[in-house]
Amino acid sequence: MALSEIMKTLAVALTLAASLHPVGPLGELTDLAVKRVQVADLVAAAKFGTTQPIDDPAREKQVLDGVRTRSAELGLDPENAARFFRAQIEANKLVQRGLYARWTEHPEEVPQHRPDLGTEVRPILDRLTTDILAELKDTEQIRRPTLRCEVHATIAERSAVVLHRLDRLHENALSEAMRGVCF
Ligand SMILES: C=C(O[C@@H]1C=C(C(=O)O)C=C[C@H]1O)C(=O)O
Repeated sequence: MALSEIMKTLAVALTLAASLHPVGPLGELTDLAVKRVQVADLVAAAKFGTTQPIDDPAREKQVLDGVRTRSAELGLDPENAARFFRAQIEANKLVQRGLYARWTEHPEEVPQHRPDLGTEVRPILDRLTTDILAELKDTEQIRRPTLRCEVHATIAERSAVVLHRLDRLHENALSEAMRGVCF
């Protein structure tokens, strides 16, 4: 069996044992990345059928500037934190694009309710930013670019996919989001 297969099997077994959270020291951070790609469904629902584009560079700059400022206050490397959030943003847009394609092809799947981006959806993302920054701080030591970190990242990611029953779109987005976790 290939190493990746063994790790997937191990992740599934550990998830069943833990049952609640993705496994290991990167479990919480991975959980937050999952939440962020799931909120992308609300973002897409807020924008689809309106003139609001998927890409909003001004909002991205606002998110990343905030991350740099607050990570410096926390004693995190600002550029590293910004790089992690850049991946979160790309993952979010990947889900939005996937849902747009799905909903264009199957209009009956378009959500009935259109949440308000500014007052309902972005505040959720802002709260996640705070939680993710705190978790980046808590996991600073484990997130060095080592094999140990890569193994923990794989285990947490695979267990999150099982635990949250992610479809292929959100699984791919999570993988994008976790790309640079071991800095
Ligand atoms: C989530 C949004 O869509 C995109 C993704 C962003 C993000 O992940 O933070 C920010 C701006 C947009 O480019 C949004 O418009 O708020």
